[in-house]
Amino acid sequence: MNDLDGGTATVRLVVSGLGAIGGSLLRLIADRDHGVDLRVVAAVDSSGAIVDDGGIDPARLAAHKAAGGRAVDLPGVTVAGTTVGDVLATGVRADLLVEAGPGDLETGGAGLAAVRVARAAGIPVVLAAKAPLVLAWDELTGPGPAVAYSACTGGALPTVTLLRATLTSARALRVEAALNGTSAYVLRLVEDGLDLATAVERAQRLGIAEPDPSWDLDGWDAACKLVLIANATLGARARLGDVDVRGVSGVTRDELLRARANGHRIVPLATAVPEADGWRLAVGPAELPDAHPLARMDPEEMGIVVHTDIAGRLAATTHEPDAIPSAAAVLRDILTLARAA
Ligand SMILES: NC(=O)C1=CN([C@@H]2O[C@H](COP(=O)(O)OP(=O)(O)OC[C@H]3O[C@@H](n4cnc5c(N)ncnc54)[C@H](O)[C@@H]3O)[C@@H](O)[C@H]2O)C=CC1
Ligand SMILES: N[C@@H](CC=O)C(=O)O
Repeated sequence: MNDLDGGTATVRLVVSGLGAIGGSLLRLIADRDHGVDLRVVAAVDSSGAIVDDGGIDPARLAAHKAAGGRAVDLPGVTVAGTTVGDVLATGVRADLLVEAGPGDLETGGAGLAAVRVARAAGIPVVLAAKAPLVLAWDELTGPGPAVAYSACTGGALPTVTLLRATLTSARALRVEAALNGTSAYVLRLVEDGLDLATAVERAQRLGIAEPDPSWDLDGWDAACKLVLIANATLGARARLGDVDVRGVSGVTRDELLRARANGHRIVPLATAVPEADGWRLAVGPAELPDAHPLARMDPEEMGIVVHTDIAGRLAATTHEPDAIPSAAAVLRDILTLARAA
């Protein structure tokens, strides 16, 4: 990293996963000057891997993907197998892997394999995919090339930054967060009278739903984020199995309206509460009074509230009507690693 090509630092990126996040990231790379030459030298989607040591035009690749194209059909690039391992085997010079493919919570799948092969080659990683980190927390936060994961802990919502800063002096008495944008959005559309399937389709169109939206609705996406936040900031060593997980699919419009009539709102809530021997972690729909910061949010917002012993109650929200803010979190990690190198 930080090759100096004619005075500008160059970061050679391998981007794995070219959907809502990968595509948005490519557009963000193309659209503005970051003070660093972010050069996409390889990209991987479900069709395979493509390589161009001189750099693949990110705007062209993003447009090709947005038009429904497969990476391997992009004219002028070399097709190099199907995995990040295949990419690196070509000898292409790479400084950083962005992993934005689908997750696999059983095995880690292609995402975890990609992260491992990159780190074994000395290459740092920026994750959008949560599964690799949830399954291999100790490994990926241990010795070796850096693994950055802002987008895995609530999109652009700076959950980890807020908690780390606050908990430098204070103790957390309770953390509450709406960490899954899709569930929050879907509940609000159902409250407005839409059926669940149509509401989910709308979330998919925005690009905020998981590749498999049952991950959102059944609570697994929020549970992954909660595990990562607890491990990163609360000194927990949690795994997914430690979280009491309930989804939102069973919440009916009647229940949503009844809560409204009582001056409440049903919110997909993630909580971390200290116990004698660690943290109790839970995810599920909860009824909050209208005055609560997480009940006041727009349908497209996510948020976090931390109640502390000496620093009062802190709250932050983020408005994420599409995948761009999460891609911006990925970009934030890329630039942070580039500037630190
Ligand atoms: N959409 C969002 O708002 C956010 C998504 N994420 C995470 O980012 C990841 C990607 O999400 P989206 O872009 O929404 O999904 P998506 O479904 O829009 O895109 C997934 C991409 O991965 C590619 N892919 C499939 N199998 C692959 C493989 N074996 N190797 C490499 N690429 C492969 C697909 O071709 C597609 O380009 C997921 O792990 C998700 O949890 C994280 C934060 C926010
Ligand atoms: N599917 C997630 C987006 C990625 O983290 C959500 O709806 O919040």
